[in-house]
Amino acid sequence: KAPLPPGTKLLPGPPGKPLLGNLLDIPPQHSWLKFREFIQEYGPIVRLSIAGQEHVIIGKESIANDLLRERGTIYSDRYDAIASTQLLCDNMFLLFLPYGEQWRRSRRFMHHVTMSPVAPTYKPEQTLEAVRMLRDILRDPEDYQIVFECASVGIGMRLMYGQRLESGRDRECRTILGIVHELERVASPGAYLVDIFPSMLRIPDFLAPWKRYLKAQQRHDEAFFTEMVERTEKDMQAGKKARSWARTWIETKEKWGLSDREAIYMFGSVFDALATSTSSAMMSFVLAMVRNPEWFAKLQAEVDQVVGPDRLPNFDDMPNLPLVRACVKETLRYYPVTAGGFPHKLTQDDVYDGYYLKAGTIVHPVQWAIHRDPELYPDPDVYNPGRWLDPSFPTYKEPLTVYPNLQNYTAFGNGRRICQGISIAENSANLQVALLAWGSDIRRARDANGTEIIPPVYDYEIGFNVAPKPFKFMLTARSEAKAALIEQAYQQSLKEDPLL
Ligand code: HEM
Repeated sequence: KAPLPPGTKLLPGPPGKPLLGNLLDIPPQHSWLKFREFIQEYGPIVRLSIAGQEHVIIGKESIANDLLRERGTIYSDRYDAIASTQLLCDNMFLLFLPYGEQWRRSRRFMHHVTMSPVAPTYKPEQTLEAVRMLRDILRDPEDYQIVFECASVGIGMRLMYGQRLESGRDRECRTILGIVHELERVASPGAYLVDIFPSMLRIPDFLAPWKRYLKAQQRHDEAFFTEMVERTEKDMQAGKKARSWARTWIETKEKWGLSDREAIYMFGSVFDALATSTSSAMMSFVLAMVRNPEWFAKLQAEVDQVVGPDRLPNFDDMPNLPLVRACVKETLRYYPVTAGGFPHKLTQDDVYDGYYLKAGTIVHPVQWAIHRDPELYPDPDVYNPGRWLDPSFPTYKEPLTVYPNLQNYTAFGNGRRICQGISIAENSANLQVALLAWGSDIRRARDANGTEIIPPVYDYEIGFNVAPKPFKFMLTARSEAKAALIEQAYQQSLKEDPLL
């Protein structure tokens, strides 16, 4: 082993075994729970070595920002997990692209269509989908997962391709969700040995069914992403007027320097990024309300007071609904969607606080741990939206017409690769939460003996973009009058829908 540069030391971390390092210390599922334990034991920045690969896990927001944001020139690369980045995505997936030209070109286009001055112009589309969500969940609360997925995927199809999703059971919705879940499975640590032993890539295809499978899946995904852009093109040729990001790209291709394939994959990757993220956050919100009914009662009281009984809440109400925004933010703190954090790769040797970090180190801003740092979040294991609204907490910020909000929030990553959908996700989640509080009662279900069922605090799906496993609760309209207003708003939204 090369000696450390003079005056530097290695980060603390659990001792490893010969060759395997810490491989066996890390559970294949929900690794962030273990990472938090390491951080509690060794401090806010911890070194792990997994089969010769250096990893650093971070459990403090200020450290994540010092490295990933302030030293962004060297902390913005991604690592090459062979099964997912190379074989399943053919090195084309935006979220996994190396910090280089193709990433820069894609990011520039995405900035143009998602940056904060443009994001508010999507409110009409987000309102249509949010009203439909409320109407559908009241009709079929047991179908809540499909209903939230329909809202997320529905917004994605509108914004990206100018297409309307009829139902959460439609082919487009199930296909994109299938693609996301398969990507999560393939990218999970330990799913494919080739990620640990890269020389396996040299095994010829005819001897490696796993390689043939991943390549076939890649062709399937690319065909779907291509079909979606072709649909936009056909609509344009047929004289349809609907705006969309694909249309913007088609009309101004020469400005962006993206090849057709790069653009198709860019849209496909973003479709992937938005298909499950907001819906996972909404499922976590309902779980938090079922577990903490006192907060749902306070939320209803705020919305009732600001909006009154005679109309549905809308975006103009948001400055007056700080608790709605606080519940969204607290939900993403307590149940971060990307709980393990999206890893960045360091491209040059670096020294931080006297500690040596080697080029090639994979850096994990572990949201589960960062969001439970007791210095920034006292009583971190308590779900308390009040921490964003009460001046005695370190997270309080005025004015409450603006804060809390999700801009630059660690739930969306850090630095140059920070999520480009923050404003879009923020608007969707805020409005959906306000509508649920205004129009529905969410209560605990009861078992056969009449005892309330309290779902477990953390029984989540596997993957890196995680939602709670199905849980039981009751959801009903708050009154017949409100149910009628919601149906009316829905019928009106059908009349106003530019895609109908
Ligand atoms: C609650 C909803 C969402 C959450 C929690 C979330 C979270 C994240 C996280 C943690 C990252 C990685 C950041 C990093 O590497 O530091 C990311 C990247 C990204 N997200 Fe989101 N996201 C959400 C919604 C969306 C939406 C609606 C869009 C669509 C516009 C979107 C588009 C992207 C893109 C394009 C990237 C890639 C960044 C890159 O690699 O350069 N996300 N998101």
